[in-house]
Amino acid sequence: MKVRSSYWQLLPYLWPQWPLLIRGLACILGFVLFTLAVPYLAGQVAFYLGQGNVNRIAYWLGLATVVFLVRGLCQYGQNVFMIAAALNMVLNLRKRVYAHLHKLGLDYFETTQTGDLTYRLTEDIDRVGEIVDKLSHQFLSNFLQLIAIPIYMLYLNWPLTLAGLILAPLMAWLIGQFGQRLLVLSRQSQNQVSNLSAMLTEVFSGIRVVQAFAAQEYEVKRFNKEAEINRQAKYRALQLKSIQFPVVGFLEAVSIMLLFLLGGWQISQNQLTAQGFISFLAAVALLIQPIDLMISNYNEYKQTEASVERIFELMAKEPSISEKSNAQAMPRVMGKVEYRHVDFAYNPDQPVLKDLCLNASPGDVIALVGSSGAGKSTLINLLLRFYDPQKGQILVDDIDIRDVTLTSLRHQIGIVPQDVTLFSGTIAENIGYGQEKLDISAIQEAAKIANAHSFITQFSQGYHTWVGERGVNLSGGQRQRLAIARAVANDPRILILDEATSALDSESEALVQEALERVMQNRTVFIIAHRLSSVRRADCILVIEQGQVVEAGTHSSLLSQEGRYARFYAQQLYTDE
Ligand SMILES: Nc1ncnc2c1ncn2[C@@H]1O[C@H](COP(=O)(O)OP(=O)(O)OP(=O)(O)O)[C@@H](O)[C@H]1O
Repeated sequence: MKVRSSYWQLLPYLWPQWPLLIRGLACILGFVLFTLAVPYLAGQVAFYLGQGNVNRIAYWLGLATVVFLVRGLCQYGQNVFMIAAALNMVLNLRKRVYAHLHKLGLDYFETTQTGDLTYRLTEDIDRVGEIVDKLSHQFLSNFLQLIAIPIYMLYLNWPLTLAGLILAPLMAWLIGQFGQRLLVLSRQSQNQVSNLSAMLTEVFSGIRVVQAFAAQEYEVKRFNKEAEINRQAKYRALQLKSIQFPVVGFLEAVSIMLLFLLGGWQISQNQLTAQGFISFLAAVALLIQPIDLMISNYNEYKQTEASVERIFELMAKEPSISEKSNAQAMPRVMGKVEYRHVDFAYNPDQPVLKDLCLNASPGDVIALVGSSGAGKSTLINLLLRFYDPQKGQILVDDIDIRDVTLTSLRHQIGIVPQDVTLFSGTIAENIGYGQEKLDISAIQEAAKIANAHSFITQFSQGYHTWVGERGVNLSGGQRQRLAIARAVANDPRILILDEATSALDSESEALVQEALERVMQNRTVFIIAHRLSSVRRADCILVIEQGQVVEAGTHSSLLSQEGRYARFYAQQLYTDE
């Protein structure tokens, strides 16, 4: 969805900073007022210089020193207060965007590149912070100076002022045109950098595949190509800025030459004194810096507009799964699960589950078997409410899962996924993942059930051993046992086992199997089964084909039916031999 670009969207994040903004504003006003005193002081010094009156010169220079000191203090104040306000705003924005992303469903993350999200949350938000800081102190202060100084100049000598400002509308128009073009180039450049970041995240997280396929050179070439496109996009923006400054600088020079011409004529006509002209020129000199800063601020403002758009594009995404306003926390369940005539499709024209019915009593072990793509994982995705069915209902302990809060539902369900993800942190933190305060005894208990306690305690730092990136290397079996411990750390009544397809050595396999047998006791268990051993002991085997339960029963009853399951079983036995 395209979001209308607007800095106004930042206001709700900026206004809570009003105490800092007011202090900053007071300092800006002070800075501008004391800046205005400078041309007046220059005029006085010039006057007494003409008379050679050293005492008066010293008096006015003394006053000027005080003015510069106070002006410097105000400048310091405007910087620190506005920087603090901008950084607080960035922090709020970053927290809100991150929390918002966590409200979005799995469907969003499955279609979005991680690197792109990371870039928006870091670089784009930082850019917005920088421009808000600049706009709040530099822009406001410069803007006030650009209003106040010409007013003072008009008071000093209006014909000279008009002559000096005659080219100002042309300059403003040119700056506006450059700004629009910069916005377009920045959009391209920011999207380009985001693509680069997305590509890097993908490559580094898949580095095993890259190396296994000896594809380093291929990846380097792909990177070089993207980096070159990135350079071109950046170069076009910088080239545009390089044209802008000489053009505007030339117009500034023409304006100043016009002043000299008119000033010289006024002096020749005795309408202006040399002291008056020096005072006027001091005011003009004060204008140059704010004009230049305003131009570069405006350029950055337009460039950063692309980042603001990219951030609020994320905030505009609606979660596909939402809680009802009156959703209650699900009480601790017994573990009864029922699917009632469930229809589901990821894409409207490709039905995945069709009129699916299923009943599991507390403590049942249900094995889901079927060919690849039959819909086994989808069935589980619906129980966790990663997606909602288009038709039908799913009930846990006779409560429709759409009537309860997502957190309370997901806390009732433990998962042992096929691929184990360990986060950077200690073993204890990984087992107790998501717990704000770790319950060490519960974590140890879970690790014992999962056959993980003994290998964990062999590490010199035990449960405090660091795992994840830059942590200790764990074997496939050890990782699986940690995953099993994590799944049962909350003691859930419902457990989902997505059996790992990759083979473990027989000792590891036995330890994992033993752990699984233990954690399955007194829980309702759904096994996405790949191994015959787990299928055989299931209370009910559901054979899923094209989104429907085509056979259901125990191992022996299904074998005697001599249907699809019997064929599937025979095929597996044959493959295993
Ligand atoms: N996020 C998704 N978006 C669109 N289609 C999807 C998505 N996930 C799965 N599918 C499709 O839904 C169908 C069922 O997939 P599902 O993963 O549930 O099958 P499965 O039985 O678990 O397969 P496998 O045993 O290979 O894991 C497949 O056709 C698959 O391509």
